[in-house]
Amino acid sequence: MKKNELVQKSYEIAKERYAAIGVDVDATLEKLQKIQISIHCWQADDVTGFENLGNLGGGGIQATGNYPGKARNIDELRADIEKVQTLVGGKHRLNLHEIYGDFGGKVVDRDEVEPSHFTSWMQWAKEKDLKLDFNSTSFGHPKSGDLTLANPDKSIRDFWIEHTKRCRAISEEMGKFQNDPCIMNIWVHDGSKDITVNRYLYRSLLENSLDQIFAKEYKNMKDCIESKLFGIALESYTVGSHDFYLGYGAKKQKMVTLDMGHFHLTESVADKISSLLIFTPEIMLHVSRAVRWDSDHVVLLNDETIDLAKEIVRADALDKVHIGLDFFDASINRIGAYAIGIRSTQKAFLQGLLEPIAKLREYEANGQYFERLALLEEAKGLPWNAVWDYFCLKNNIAVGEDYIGEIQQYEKDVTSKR
Ligand SMILES: C[C@H](O)[C@H](O)[C@@H](O)C(=O)CO
Ligand SMILES: [Mn+2]
Repeated sequence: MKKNELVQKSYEIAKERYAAIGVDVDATLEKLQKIQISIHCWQADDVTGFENLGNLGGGGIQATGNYPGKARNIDELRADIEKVQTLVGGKHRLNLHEIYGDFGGKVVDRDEVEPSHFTSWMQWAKEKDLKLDFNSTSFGHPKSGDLTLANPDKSIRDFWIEHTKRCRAISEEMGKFQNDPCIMNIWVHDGSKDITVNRYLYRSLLENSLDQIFAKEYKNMKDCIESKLFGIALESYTVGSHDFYLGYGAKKQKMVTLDMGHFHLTESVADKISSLLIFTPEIMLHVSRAVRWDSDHVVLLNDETIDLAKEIVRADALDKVHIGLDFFDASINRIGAYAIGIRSTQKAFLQGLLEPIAKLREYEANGQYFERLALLEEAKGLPWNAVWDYFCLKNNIAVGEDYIGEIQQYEKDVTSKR
């Protein structure tokens, strides 16, 4: 039997198996098709960007590895993203950082950036049926240091306030152009390598800077603020901690970004979804994989990703949670990294959507906790993978491991020649 026929047949069997426990697989596939993933541009080039200021590195993050073939310019990055689009089903978004502007070879400092530096991105994204999201960039600049928006030096603080205000204006233009809100994330690395005796001061400065940044209301962009446990070389204190942004987000009704690498390793990010949804309007996610620490490894179909997806589906919050990715592995084929991470995220959401939730909730309401636990356990082994294969087939993309060959071919034809 040919692979396609096998996929079709397995799907029909899986559908019946799921129907028996009250799950409508066709409806599930329709929902999965609509889930947009905001693909982070920075996996393609190890967070280098196209500024002509000379990237200084630092700023709390670091890509490790030197696998050949990284994107060296805008054309190469766009070509790589176009390749990624052929390896995943559904329509997605592209998440740009400010340092990826089309600066035309000129030196444009971060307090000078304008929407015009992103015009070509907007046009290209429209052609490729992608929506754009955006990020201000605090790292890798002579004025980055250890403190940006929380710097006691007013001139440094004002520089970064101006940068972030400009990024919001760019996001507004993107949102207007694409007729869909552009989600703009603010993550600043501000912190301290060793013990500080000024925790309160820095946090009050950050609050004041954010208030200035958010003073202007926009209609076509949405703000989100991302916390972190610690950054590289800033291990003892992070100004923008989770408590800080949670408080700020709840008070000012801003979205909080949950990066799966930014918490203690045993802390459940999945558990945060329902609490945040009660106190903040929406949520931004950075789906990532922390190996022992915030290592930004490629997302896999592991318990953390599955639990997160299930919690979002259980809260009926697919329209309130924006799913972005955040990993940068420079040690393997970068297009392959994207394909694994996006496909694994989609698989996790598929598993969430296929959960026999009505039956599970019935058991719970009746106090039938053995039955609830048994069904949760049995559901893990249901033929979700047959449904996944069918999703790929329907989307005309590689089924199962077939995408490995496609990436090898792209490497042979394109990235190995860089
Ligand atoms: C490059 C991104 O802005 C960055 O990864 C940020 O989102 C982060 O998670 C920093 O650790
Ligand atoms: Mn992140």
